[in-house]
Amino acid sequence: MKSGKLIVLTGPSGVGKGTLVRSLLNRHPKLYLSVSVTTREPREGEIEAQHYYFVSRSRFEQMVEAGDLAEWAQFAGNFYGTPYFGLKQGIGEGKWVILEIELEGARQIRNNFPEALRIFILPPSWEELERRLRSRGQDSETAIARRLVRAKEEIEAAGEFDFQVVNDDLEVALKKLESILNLVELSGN
Ligand SMILES: Nc1nc2c(ncn2[C@@H]2O[C@H](COP(=O)(O)OP(=O)(O)O)[C@@H](O)[C@H]2O)c(=O)[nH]1
Ligand SMILES: Nc1ncnc2c1ncn2[C@@H]1O[C@H](COP(=O)(O)OP(=O)(O)O)[C@@H](O)[C@H]1O
Repeated sequence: MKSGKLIVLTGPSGVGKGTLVRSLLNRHPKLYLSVSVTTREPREGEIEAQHYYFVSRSRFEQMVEAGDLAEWAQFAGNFYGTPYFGLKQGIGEGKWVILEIELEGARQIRNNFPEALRIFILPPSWEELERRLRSRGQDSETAIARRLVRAKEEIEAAGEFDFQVVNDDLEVALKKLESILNLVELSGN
């Protein structure tokens, strides 16, 4: 595990983590996204093995029992976890592996992989976070309400992370992430 870099990206639901990660992956072939397993239903347009491995509750429990997950947590009524096989594959390819995960999982990674670099993404304001969460138009009001309760707890824990990045202007946030990750040279900018 020491041969590659492990990068944890955490932040409230709707802050733009997925958007930032997609842009980073497009720009930097050195980066590899760990695909999580989840018991959540797929959203429209989500693709198996690309966005998540969508599994049943019993399959998820089997994976926990078998020790297949590097971390896992419950979030807004569903289970999410990082399979070891993704970490191994990314590191084996000599890549820097990104985990886009919530707070409890990030804490487990801190304990199990203290060398991991941990970054917290903040919204420019609470109102803007709520606006983004709704504008995605993919979640029920119940799911949005659950995400907002969690968002408050997560934002309060932002100080536990090595870096905090505000995702106001997307391009500015990307540049900040690239500089934290020392990717400026690789991007050719
Ligand atoms: N602990 C943990 N959290 C995860 C994992 N995969 C995704 N998450 C987090 O679970 C939360 C909910 O994800 P999702 O349902 O896709 O909603 P979204 O973040 O609002 O798009 C987000 O904070 C994700 O970062 C994982 O493998 N482990
Ligand atoms: N910097 C930004 N400015 C405005 N809207 C943004 C920004 N970053 C992301 N968004 C929008 O906010 C919504 C939530 O983004 P998403 O990447 O799905 O968040 P997360 O993965 O953190 O839940 C999406 O509609 C996305 O297009």
